[in-house]
Amino acid sequence: MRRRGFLMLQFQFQFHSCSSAIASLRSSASMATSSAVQDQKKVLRSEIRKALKALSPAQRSKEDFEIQSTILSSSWFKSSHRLCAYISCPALREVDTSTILSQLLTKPHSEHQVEIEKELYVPRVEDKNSNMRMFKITTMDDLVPNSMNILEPSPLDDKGNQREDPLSFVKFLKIVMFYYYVGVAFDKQGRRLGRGGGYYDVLLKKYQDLALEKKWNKPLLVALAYSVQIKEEGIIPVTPTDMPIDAIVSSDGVIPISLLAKEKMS
Ligand SMILES: Nc1nc2c(c(=O)[nH]1)N(C=O)[C@@H](CNc1ccc(C(=O)N[C@@H](CCC(=O)O)C(=O)O)cc1)CN2
Ligand SMILES: Nc1ncnc2c1ncn2[C@@H]1O[C@H](COP(=O)(O)OP(=O)(O)OP(=O)(O)O)[C@@H](O)[C@H]1O
Repeated sequence: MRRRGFLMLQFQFQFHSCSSAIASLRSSASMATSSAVQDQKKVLRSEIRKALKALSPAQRSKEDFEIQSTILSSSWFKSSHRLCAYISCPALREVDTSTILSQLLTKPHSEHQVEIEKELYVPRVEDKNSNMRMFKITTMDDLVPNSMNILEPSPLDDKGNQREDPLSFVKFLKIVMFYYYVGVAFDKQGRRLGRGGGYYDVLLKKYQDLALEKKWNKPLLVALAYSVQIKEEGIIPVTPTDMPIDAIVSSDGVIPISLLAKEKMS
């Protein structure tokens, strides 16, 4: 998977080192290819949206329950101190994360306490240029609905202090973290189709560059998927900026994809 991304980037590099005439010819060919890929992505997004709408409520809750139970009972979840997760949006038919979130936000000393107290970071869209940040929250009251009716944290907490942002928080990055990752479709080779905003791809690229420079651990990128969102190989179109996932959790269990996931999750 990593090799695929690397080779594609390498190809782009060779491409830009050509003479300007050839480069400009190739550049228009590349734009045509990339717009064809964007069109293919749109077609697949709308196909999956239909399949998700067709899922019966009973099937959806069965898969929601199984996915969350798999995560909550796993050793890799129990031993991780810091996590990023999405706040599921029912209207978008996203795999429910409410049970995981309520466990993560349960205060210590209660009888439902998770084994290790964990820190939870959730996304907030900053602007229309694909910029998104993760902010630490400690209670669901930290969340407010945005213009798309997705719950997200306000940048300041109730005392007016800036919330913790993992990208500017060194301690956080030194510890392996799990990213519960939203997407429209996934495959068992690690390809992921997002909603088309580029938010996750941009954030994860920023993180990856920083982690490489500072020799920080790479987080495990774990996608939560209904069965209809897992496609066979060759269906999901990808571009060089698409960040591959490490693992999928579906109602059938965990599918570790990358070496890192095989080490940590098998
Ligand atoms: N729960 C959740 N939180 C999230 C995301 C997400 O996908 N789910 N995001 C992940 O990026 C960011 C918000 N970005 C979003 C981008 C598009 C849509 C959306 O409603 N898309 C419609 C299609 C709109 C169109 O094509 O015009 C859809 O998918 O049906 C929602 C969130 C940050 N927080
Ligand atoms: N690292 C990046 N730097 C700059 N632009 C990027 C980057 N990653 C993605 N983009 C741009 O964002 C736009 C949306 O990309 P794409 O359709 O792959 O989003 P997506 O993966 O579906 O969305 P998301 O990442 O939010 O789940 C494209 O124009 C793409 O070129």
